[in-house]
Amino acid sequence: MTADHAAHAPLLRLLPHVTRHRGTFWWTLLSGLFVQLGLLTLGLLGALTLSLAVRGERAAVVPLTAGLLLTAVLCALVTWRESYVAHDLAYRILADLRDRVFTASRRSLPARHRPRHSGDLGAVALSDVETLEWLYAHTAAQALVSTVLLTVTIWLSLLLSPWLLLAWGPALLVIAALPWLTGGAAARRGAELTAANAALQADIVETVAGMRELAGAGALDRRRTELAEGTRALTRAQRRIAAVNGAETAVADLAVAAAGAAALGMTAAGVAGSDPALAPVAFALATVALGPIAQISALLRNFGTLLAAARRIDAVLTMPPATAEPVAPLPPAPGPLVFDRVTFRYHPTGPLVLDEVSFTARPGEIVALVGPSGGGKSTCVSLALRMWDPDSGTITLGGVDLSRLADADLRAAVTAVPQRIDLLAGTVGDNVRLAVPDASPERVHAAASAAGLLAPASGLPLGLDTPVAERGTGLSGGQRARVALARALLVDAPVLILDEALAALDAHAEAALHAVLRERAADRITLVVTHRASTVRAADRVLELRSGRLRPIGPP
Ligand SMILES: Nc1ncnc2c1ncn2[C@@H]1O[C@H](COP(=O)(O)OP(=O)(O)OP(=O)(O)O)[C@@H](O)[C@H]1O
Repeated sequence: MTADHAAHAPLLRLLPHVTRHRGTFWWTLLSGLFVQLGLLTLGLLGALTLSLAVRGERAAVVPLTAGLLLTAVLCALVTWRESYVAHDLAYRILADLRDRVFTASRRSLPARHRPRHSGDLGAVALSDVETLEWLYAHTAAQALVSTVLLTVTIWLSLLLSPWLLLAWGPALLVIAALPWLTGGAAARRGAELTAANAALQADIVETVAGMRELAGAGALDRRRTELAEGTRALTRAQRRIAAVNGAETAVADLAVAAAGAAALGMTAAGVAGSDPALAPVAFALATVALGPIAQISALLRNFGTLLAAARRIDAVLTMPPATAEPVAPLPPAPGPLVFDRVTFRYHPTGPLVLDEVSFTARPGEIVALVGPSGGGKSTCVSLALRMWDPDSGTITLGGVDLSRLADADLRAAVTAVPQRIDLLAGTVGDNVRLAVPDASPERVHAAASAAGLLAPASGLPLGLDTPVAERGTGLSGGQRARVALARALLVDAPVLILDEALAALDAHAEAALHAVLRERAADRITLVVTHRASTVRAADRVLELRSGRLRPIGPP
């Protein structure tokens, strides 16, 4: 593969998306062809009518004028249709692409050692995918149509006078050469523009998400200045692109005008060997013939931005998944959760986070995982949820390696209440039902009640109908913990993991939840990560993780 081919590979890889919408593509192609042929006919008919009027052949002018009007109406209709199908095609493909970007990010998130900014990912799914609208709605079909039209105009020119090619040939060369002359600069400017746009979007998303923290730290003004600088960087990049594009457009327009003038002059002076009265026809032919090439040239002008967007999309689509789905999944089996000499690092050259960690948690047991901050407790939870696979060692449930369980079976078998709870906008009920949307109202009520959500002490008089703003804003830390707990209890999985889930509750609520956990622990494995002595006392067994090494410290 040549370096050039490799550089353009992301764009080429995105082109086959058209093939899934072959029908719409052919319609786009056909209607584009009709539009261009209609415009050519319109130009030539107009010029011919003018020539005949100059000659005084009134009898032919009337039907030609009627034909001109009819062609104009048809042209308008076909142009409307072409615009509709071209955009229909483009937006269908963009919807597919967004879906693929979402699936790819879902498979590879959470990032283990290549954290990707969520705002940046948003820019890929929104702006970069949107940029490709140009590729799909205006490039592939238009390039084919332009080639057909160029052939037709060359043939017509030859019919009129072979000398005409001399009039517009040089202009054709200039317009065709423009994208190759400015291609390198356009690619650089396009990459600059895409990067500036993505950086600004990422910063805006982070600013909105961290507004409270920024305001609390008195850093809002500084942030505003940074955002203003990001906007200026984006404007600079846009200005540079506009300068290159503007210069190219001016040169292309000049070349078209020069070709038209040359054709007009040659025919009027009789140099082209044809009737001087046909000079307007020659003019129309020369300018219309260059139209398609000018369009392709304009398309190539956007090539830099297209390529930059395609590269960013390609990078997301080709991200390796964090964990691979098993080719031949095994059925889940009841039994203990076993960590066997599990070793893990977040980065291949980073510190060892888990060092040969081995333990067994049996059904019916409540096991407390304790230890100093950064000891590796949450990492154990992530591995039990199979967000990543261990570097060495195995994790099994009921004797089946977690990597052999289908994703849906694993989600049904292991559920966790995470340390950081983000709820989705909606109601408390929507959030509780998140993992089991078709759960019966009785089950939802029972889970919510067990998590203490319906008790007056929860401070939620509207219960499950309490509105929740995005990310759980509007609920206290304790209320969010109860919602997350109710959600986990509703799943009713054989393994329930609570990662500091009770830390936000008061002592009374915590004691009530210990009773619930004990009641539900009879046939399930309950693993509680905690710093609280009261939670440790409620466990059957305590394990301590310190600097990635596990030490059983027996019953509390
Ligand atoms: N995504 C990540 N990328 C790189 N390092 C990470 C990542 N997540 C955690 N770590 C590191 O791994 C180590 C263990 O972190 P972990 O969150 O498992 O500790 P913990 O015992 O749960 O701590 P805490 O009690 O404070 O929650 C820490 O040194 C932490 O900085």
